[in-house]
Amino acid sequence: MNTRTTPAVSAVAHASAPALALRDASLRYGRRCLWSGLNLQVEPGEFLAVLGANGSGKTSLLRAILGLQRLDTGTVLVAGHPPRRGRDDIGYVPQQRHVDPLVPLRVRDVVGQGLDGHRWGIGWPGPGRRRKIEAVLDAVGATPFADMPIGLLSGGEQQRVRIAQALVADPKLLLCDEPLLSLDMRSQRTVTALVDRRRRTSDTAVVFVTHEINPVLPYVDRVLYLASGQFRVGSVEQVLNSATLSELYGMPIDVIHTGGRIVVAGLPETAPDADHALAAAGGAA
Ligand SMILES: Nc1ncnc2c1ncn2[C@@H]1O[C@H](COP(=O)(O)OP(=O)(O)OP(=O)(O)O)[C@@H](O)[C@H]1O
Repeated sequence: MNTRTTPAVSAVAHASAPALALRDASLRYGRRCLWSGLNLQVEPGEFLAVLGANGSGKTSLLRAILGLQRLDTGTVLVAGHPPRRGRDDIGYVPQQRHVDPLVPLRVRDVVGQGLDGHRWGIGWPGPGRRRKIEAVLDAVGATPFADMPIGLLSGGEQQRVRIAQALVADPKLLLCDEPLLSLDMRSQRTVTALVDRRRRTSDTAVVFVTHEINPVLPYVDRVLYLASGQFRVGSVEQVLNSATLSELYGMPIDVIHTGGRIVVAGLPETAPDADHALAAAGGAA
């Protein structure tokens, strides 16, 4: 029997592949273990919130998923493929940077970079390209300022443009690195609703790094919590409770669910000591 996988079979297999699969993944910087034994599968349309103190390895996890950071052990597959620069499977909203008001790029050019930013220069104009850009500008409500220089927009408007850039190539997986940082509550709601709409309409899986769970609470399917070189994955109730967080941090943490919000008291400001991380035998799901 011929056991080789034909291209057609392989395409079917990838069509039904999880949006993201991490197998036995670990990452160390020198002696410090950020996380190890990480097994995680994110399905199409799922919303995963990633939480943890400063320095716990959230951005490093996104960089590993993007293929920008080599894992020490394990594998990462995005829609059935190893991540690679130039693939359209992943949309990425990086942490906010200040954009100089003098930067001459128009909003529509910034969004267009999501289609061809990995190639040199701005792509050739064409009706297909233009249509995609117009559609995503409309979806995020950025059409009125599409011809303005990006640096003249407010923080919330810039964030919507970054999301448009990440979505324009129709990714299977959307990675967002603290997209709510320094946004007011109205902009937070706009940004989270945008992301939620896309995963509902297009089955885009979402990995959403945030320090604040409450703005995304209505949308979250599961939480990945990183701390002390360990992790927990599960529903909001399974992970965000006093017993689980106290165990993760090795100190008493109070988690109070009140009025549809979650209040966490006693968290350290930065990731706990690396020696604790080294001693940890890995996370538990
Ligand atoms: N290339 C690198 N080499 C060595 N250490 C690194 C490297 N990149 C990150 N680190 C360290 O790894 C730790 C995790 O960094 P990372 O940016 O992933 O954390 P984070 O959870 O995203 O933090 P924050 O919430 O502050 O954004 C930090 O202590 C950081 O200094």
